[in-house]
Amino acid sequence: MHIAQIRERLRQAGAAPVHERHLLQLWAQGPARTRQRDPENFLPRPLREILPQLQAELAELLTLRSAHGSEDGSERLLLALRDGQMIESVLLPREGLCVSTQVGCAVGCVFCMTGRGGLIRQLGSAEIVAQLVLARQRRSVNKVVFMGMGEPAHNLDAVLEAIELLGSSGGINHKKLVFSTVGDPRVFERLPQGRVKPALALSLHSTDAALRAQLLPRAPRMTPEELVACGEDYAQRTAYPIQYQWTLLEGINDGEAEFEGLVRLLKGRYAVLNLIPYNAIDALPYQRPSWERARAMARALHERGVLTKLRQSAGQDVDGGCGQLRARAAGLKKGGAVRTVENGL
Ligand SMILES: C[S@@+](CC[C@H](N)C(=O)[O-])C[C@H]1O[C@@H](n2cnc3c(N)ncnc32)[C@H](O)[C@@H]1O
Ligand code: SF4
Repeated sequence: MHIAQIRERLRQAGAAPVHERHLLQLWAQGPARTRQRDPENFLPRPLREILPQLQAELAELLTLRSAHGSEDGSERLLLALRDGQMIESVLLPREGLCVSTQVGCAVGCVFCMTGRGGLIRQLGSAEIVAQLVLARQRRSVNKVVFMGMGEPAHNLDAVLEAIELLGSSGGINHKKLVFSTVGDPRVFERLPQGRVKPALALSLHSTDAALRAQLLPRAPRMTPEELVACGEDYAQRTAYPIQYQWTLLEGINDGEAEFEGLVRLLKGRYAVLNLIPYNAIDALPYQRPSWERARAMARALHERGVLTKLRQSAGQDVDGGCGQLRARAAGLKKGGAVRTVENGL
């Protein structure tokens, strides 16, 4: 289901813009954060009559299958969609939420569990917002990162529709909506046009175009230089720094050549580089470098003029890693310890 379809049903039942705004806010933020209105005096009768059915349909968009709390305060949720497909959301420490945008993903990054099975289906914009609705029933949320299962650029209309709603009726500050992508020309064209302009995270992972193409086999063929040029342009336009995501893979993208490549590309940019040690996935041959090595790399980059953050691992005690809960539930993956990191990946 898409938000445009919800709006259409409301309008057909006589909703004026003020009614539409109120009802969407009630859905996205819940009654506790929405101004109390007496439906009898506020909503036209035909609208009141369709509401129970519509509300039931919205409530059925997602069902909580299981919740996996972690010592650090994050909580990973396995959610079933109406057709039985499953996705993951992660409640993050400090009122954050990581949402999925697709079931599966076509990009096929070699280190990502979600990418291993290809794209299964797109999420509707209402299914994206429903993840926030469900999360808010468990705790307060004031930041939403699009870093769960799926590539937002491959479901762009639905993701932008959800972002528009979250940044208006959903009550989330625009800079606390983080669109995470491998980079796609359509993203750089469409994001600046939106009324709600989210913060942007670009999953870079390598400054070497050939290596990046191996690691992210079906990402659009933008070179690292092109990505950084487009990222810088968006950062300047929105007056908000770009985040570059770098999943650290031992012996692959943690060496001297990448270090110099990062200095060359990112020094002096309006950007933050997030180094995120790889989360181990059973059956994949990759390793994360030692924490000491990762910290030394972050420090050295910082000294060379690249604002760098090493993301502290979190949720180590729960079954984590993007797409791994779903894979386990769907019987796609054998048991075994897995790890997760702070930003819900
Ligand atoms: C799951 S993706 C979703 C958003 C978008 N598709 C992207 O790639 O930016 C979010 C981030 O998770 C990272 N990621 C995926 N698998 C990972 C793993 N096993 N360990 C660490 N980071 C991982 C990706 O590199 C990406 O930066
Ligand atoms: S890291 Fe992102 S783009 Fe790559 S396969 Fe996973 S979800 Fe898709």
